[in-house]
Amino acid sequence: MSLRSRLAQIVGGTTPDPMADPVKLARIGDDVRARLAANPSAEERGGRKAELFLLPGFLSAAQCADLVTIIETRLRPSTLFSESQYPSGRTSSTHFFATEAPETTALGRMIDEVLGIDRVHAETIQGQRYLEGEEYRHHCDFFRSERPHWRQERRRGGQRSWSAMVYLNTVDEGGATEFPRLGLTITPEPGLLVAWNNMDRKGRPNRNTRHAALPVTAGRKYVITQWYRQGEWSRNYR
Ligand SMILES: O=C(O)CCC(=O)C(=O)O
Ligand SMILES: [Fe+2]
Repeated sequence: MSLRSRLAQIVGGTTPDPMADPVKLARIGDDVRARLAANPSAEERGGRKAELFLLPGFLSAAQCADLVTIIETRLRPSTLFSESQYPSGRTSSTHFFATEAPETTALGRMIDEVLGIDRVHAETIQGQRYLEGEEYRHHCDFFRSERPHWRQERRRGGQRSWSAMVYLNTVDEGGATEFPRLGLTITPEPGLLVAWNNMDRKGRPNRNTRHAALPVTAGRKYVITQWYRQGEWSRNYR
């Protein structure tokens, strides 16, 4: 953010929450965008409205198969009871990867490396499984400060900056990730990484990143998801 808009913000009296700081978030956005733009395997697909990149073949078929096996070992419904006030529209099941397991640290390192973000900002890596009929309706990955969950999220790393997701299998039918405002529908393909900045160039939540996991209509879908925070991710928030 420019000095002028920073001053305008101060003069205008809107003090941003330091855990969703446009200055910091804009800097993270700039750094990651520059790194991905310089990566010859990364394809820019966000257009003018968002920063979104595809990296085909980020994981090998064997790596994807191993991750699917791990995801299958322990799953719980993705929707939590605490979401009853603001339903997420998510009907998949989630696996939380064991943070210290060698396969998790290796995977985490690979994703950090491609985005250029330090692991301290990374949430626990999750795996999602969608069975036939399951989906994640349109949503944004960033947090809204007016929602009750922000009080908790601001204490464990604050706003989300980039999202990274890797498809682990071919879905027989359905299960694409749709970004309606970007005119983009991504068909799952094993090993394909999608990364996008949830913030705009000014470090503000970018609603153009609204997206959905369309219902799987035949077969199953597996993905891993990695969200990064502005600050240090901590599960042991107070
Ligand atoms: O599974 C997908 O295609 C999208 C998942 C997603 O949007 C999320 O987990 O936040
Ligand atoms: Fe999402």
